[in-house]
Amino acid sequence: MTTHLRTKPDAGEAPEVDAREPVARLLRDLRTGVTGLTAREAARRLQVSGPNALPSHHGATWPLALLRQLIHPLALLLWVAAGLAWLAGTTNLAIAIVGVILLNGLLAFVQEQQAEKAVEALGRYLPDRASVLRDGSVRHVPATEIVPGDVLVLAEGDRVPADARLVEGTLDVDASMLTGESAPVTRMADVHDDASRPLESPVLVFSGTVCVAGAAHAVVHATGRHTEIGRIASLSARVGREESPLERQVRRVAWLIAGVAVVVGIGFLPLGWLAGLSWSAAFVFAIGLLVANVPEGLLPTITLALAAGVRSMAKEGALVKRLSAVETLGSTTVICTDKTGTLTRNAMHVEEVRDGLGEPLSDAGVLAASLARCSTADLTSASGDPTELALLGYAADHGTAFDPAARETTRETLYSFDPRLKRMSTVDSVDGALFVATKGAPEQVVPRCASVRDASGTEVPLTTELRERIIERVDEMAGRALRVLAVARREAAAVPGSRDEAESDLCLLGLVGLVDPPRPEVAAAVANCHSAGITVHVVTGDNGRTAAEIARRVGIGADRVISGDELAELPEPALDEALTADGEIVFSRAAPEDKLRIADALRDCGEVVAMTGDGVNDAPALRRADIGVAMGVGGTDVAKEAATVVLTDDNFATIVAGVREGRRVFDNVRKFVLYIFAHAVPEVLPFLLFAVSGGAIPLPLTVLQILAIDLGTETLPALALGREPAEPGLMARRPRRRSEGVVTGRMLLRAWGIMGLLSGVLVLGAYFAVLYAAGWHLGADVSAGAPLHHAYLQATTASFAAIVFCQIGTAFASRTERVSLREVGLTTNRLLLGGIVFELVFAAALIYLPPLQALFGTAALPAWVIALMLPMPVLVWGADELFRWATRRH
Ligand SMILES: Nc1ncnc2c1ncn2[C@@H]1O[C@H](COP(=O)(O)OP(=O)(O)OP(=O)(O)O)[C@@H](O)[C@H]1O
Repeated sequence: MTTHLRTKPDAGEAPEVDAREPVARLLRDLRTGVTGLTAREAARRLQVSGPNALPSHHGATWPLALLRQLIHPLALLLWVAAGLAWLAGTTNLAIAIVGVILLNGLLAFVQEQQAEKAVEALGRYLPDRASVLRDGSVRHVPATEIVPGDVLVLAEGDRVPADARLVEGTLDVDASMLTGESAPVTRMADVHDDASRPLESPVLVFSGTVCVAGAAHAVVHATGRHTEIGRIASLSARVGREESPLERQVRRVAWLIAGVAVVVGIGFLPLGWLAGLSWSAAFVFAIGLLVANVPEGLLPTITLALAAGVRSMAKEGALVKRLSAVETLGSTTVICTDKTGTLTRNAMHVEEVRDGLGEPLSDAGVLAASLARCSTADLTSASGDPTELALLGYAADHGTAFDPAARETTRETLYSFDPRLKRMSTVDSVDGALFVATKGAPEQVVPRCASVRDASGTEVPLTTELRERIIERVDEMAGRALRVLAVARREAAAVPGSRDEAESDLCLLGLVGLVDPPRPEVAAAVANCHSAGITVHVVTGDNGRTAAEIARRVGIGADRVISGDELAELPEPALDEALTADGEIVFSRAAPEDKLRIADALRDCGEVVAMTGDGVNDAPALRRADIGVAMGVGGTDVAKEAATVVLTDDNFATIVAGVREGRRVFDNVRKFVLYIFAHAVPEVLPFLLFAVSGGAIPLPLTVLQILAIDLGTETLPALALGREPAEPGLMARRPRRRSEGVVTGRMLLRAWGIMGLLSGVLVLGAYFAVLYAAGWHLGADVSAGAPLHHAYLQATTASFAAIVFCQIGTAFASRTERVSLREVGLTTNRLLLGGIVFELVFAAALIYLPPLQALFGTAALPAWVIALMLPMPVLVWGADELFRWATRRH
């Protein structure tokens, strides 16, 4: 179908209709009816109107993105260096520096594109779906397949997928993304429309806005780029990507290093001159030093590592909407989780039913009928709330099953399930009489009952003694991890005027206990959290005992249970104290606002909070938490929109997998920063030696050779370190502190103090070995034409090759932060092995191919020199391995 559309690019004209004309006329103009289109007609219209998607701007901006990589501040610094080199008459160097800039820019560009693609690809994992009437019944179709004339079925929590006119029902809509107005507005089908602008029309809803309450049917009049948001989208440019804290930190580090490079470069000028170089030669070296030490490749490498993290998290089932969330997730210290569906399977069934007195139920008929009516789920298509599906299943097994359409024809009023009130009710006319059916949390329903139905079917007054008996029974059932609902009903003389009136004077029919077994993988995930120093609190709407029992079964402490009522009474300091004390808390009978309060308090206590949620009312808490985690399957669009992470399987274990992945990515960034830092010492040391010796020791490394290292040998292994598998013990460490930076003292000690210094010594060792073997002595002339000149070329080449060999050792050592290389395995990072092979081939080409020899001032090395260098990787790696071993023992 898509191919067909591509061949008809201009087929997307919307039918000319006035969406605000009377409904009957609008339906006629759109050639549809209140029951919507047939599937065949919808497919036909899709070909004409095109997919209901906004045009993407992709592709048009890439030259700009590329340009950005060539003119960012660090690149500008290099441009200045190239300009200076050119002014100084060293065109070769100037060209080489421009080469560095271009290659780095290109590499950074490719990496950024990869990163963007990774984030964009997430859209494909999470296709927007919408409910429409097709062939007269409700279908869930991809939002892109909606066409003008479709009738949308909108409910609380849905995102409106196209511009539409209400034909039935009432909605509260959050239109802030179109109007900027954050208070929800009411839209209803039968109302006079005298608004001056379409956006203010009380009968229209627009694509991209969100239903926060109510339910309605609406006929679509515009899709895709013909919608209001489509018009706005084509006007506004793409929003830029926000920089993550990690990237910001590394940018600062990069600038610091660049600053040091400039200072060292400038400092070398007088030193070089004092050592006997001409000003221009000293100048060239100064520029070389500068170029060598500007870490221009660092930032894009980090972006790519984060993007790779996004990808692998998506594979685990956690869709991360911002790159920066990858690292935040890794530093999570507290997870506040829902119970139903996240810790449990959300596959409920009725385990036990008691009558109103708490005794085994003898006749299920009346209770089953009330359950069947007091529901909005649909058993045949298995759509709706899992609790209700389980209850409907029970009702059907006991003789009452309704087709949803038939159920609604007898329904007078629906008071839908309210997570604050924890109950729902319906008023139905049954055989000429009116009945209120209520079901919900026993604490909510029982106080609204005046009588109770006993085993013989007689209604007896609900005495205090009976109430106590029922409470005891509920407690006992909850203690067995059952989710308990009370069911009640009453006959009414007239349709009640309010919810309060409807839900009073009820007769308690019975208690239903549902089982929702824990997910099998959760216990291991919780154990993982505990070893990783992460606290898990449960925030649930369910009963405290049920929740605590489920929590314990999966290994969550449940050291304290705080109910919604208790929480409301708890002053802030006491809440802070409870949250900072050791142990894990079950917040039971919690309202969505409680989540916000808990998230706030935890953040104020300095914790990094991941908070799960699925409902419309959870959105503020999801935004407030460091990481809002929405349920991809059971969650509303509003929750998914507010969250930073969407779980495709609603599973607690997936959050923990995300934390692990976040930690791994952060670790890997540290690994390549360490690797890149380590080579600075062997590059700078030769220059110092030259300067300090007053020129008596000829310069051991040329500027072009430094560039070859920066460009040719360093990049691929650094990239490969970004893909390193997780280090053993990753989830046995405490979470990283919020204030802890990427660069640590320990890292600098390893980079400069151990591996850098040792590499420097080895490199100079190789250099002098070649010089002395050729008969050099201090102060001997090695300039072009002198007998020792070839030996000098070989010696600088030896320095270059020694740096490459030492880098191999550094790369292997950088792979782990604490454990030994043996534990992670020598060959577990194939990319790194590939990178090293490339590094060696590149270095060999430079050393042995005559044209490159001429360009880089290298000379072929005899076999004994190579043999001398072979142990170097092992020495460098070994020194660091010893250091790690010593700190481990410590
Ligand atoms: N469809 C429903 N009709 C009536 N009462 C319900 C319904 N669903 C849940 N309840 C009652 O409301 C309580 C809270 O349910 P809610 O869905 O808010 O939280 P939950 O699913 O138990 O927990 P979590 O917040 O961990 O997902 C339940 O314990 C139950 O007593």
